[in-house]
Amino acid sequence: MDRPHVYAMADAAYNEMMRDEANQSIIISGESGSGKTETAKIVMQYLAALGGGCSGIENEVLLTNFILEAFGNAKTSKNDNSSRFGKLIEIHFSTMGKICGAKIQTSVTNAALVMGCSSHELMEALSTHKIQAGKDTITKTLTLWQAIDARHALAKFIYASLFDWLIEQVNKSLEVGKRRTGRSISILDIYGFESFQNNNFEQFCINYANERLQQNFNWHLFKLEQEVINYVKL
Ligand SMILES: Nc1ncnc2c1ncn2[C@@H]1O[C@H](COP(=O)(O)OP(=O)(O)OP(=O)(O)O)[C@@H](O)[C@H]1O
Repeated sequence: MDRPHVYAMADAAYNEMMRDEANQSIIISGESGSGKTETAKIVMQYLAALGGGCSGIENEVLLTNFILEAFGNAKTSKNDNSSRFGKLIEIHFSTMGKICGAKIQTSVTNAALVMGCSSHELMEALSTHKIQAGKDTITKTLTLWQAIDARHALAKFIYASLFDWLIEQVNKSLEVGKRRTGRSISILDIYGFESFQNNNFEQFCINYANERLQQNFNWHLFKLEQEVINYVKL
């Protein structure tokens, strides 16, 4: 495709899925603020228009964007509505090409269930560090900054657990597991590359994920080009 257009890309994926009865993937990449999430929404709207039926599931799929953005986005210096999570949205189609379900997978941690401890235990866990030396356990008090770090880590853990729970509820309402048809289009929209004045582990993870995605893209592109060259030589 010489001049790619978001509708044309979505249309090609839909037609190839129907023609070849094969699952398709659309990967949206670019730096933070370049418009990945907006593009993903346009793709979803286009597919909803193509595959809308009487079940109304296509509207439910579109409405999940509001919930996910409310809990998973935040303002940064690059983007007022920046995704702080990566998502893979699988949209499943019936043999007639109608949307019959969807599934969302996010890349926020899947860990974590119950805390189940007293406030004293929590305070101790946030302000001390335990080291096992043979049979003995040595308890070391953390510095103020180490304790603040531990508190932030705990807050992130609780929020990630809430987010995971939310995704689980959304997926239950879009339930598709029982109705896999072998015809699906997956849209990948991850947090974009970012570089602030002060960067931390979050930026390291985000940028690493983007580098890996780009590497994958390059690999496929060059492999495809190599195949064309080999074909022409023949
Ligand atoms: N097609 C579009 N039409 C109108 N506005 C757009 C469009 N694409 C992007 N924008 C504007 O740019 C902003 C950033 O876009 P978006 O959130 O999609 O970026 P992103 O690449 O997903 O960023 P991040 O990696 O930080 O999540 C949007 O909030 C919107 O204001």
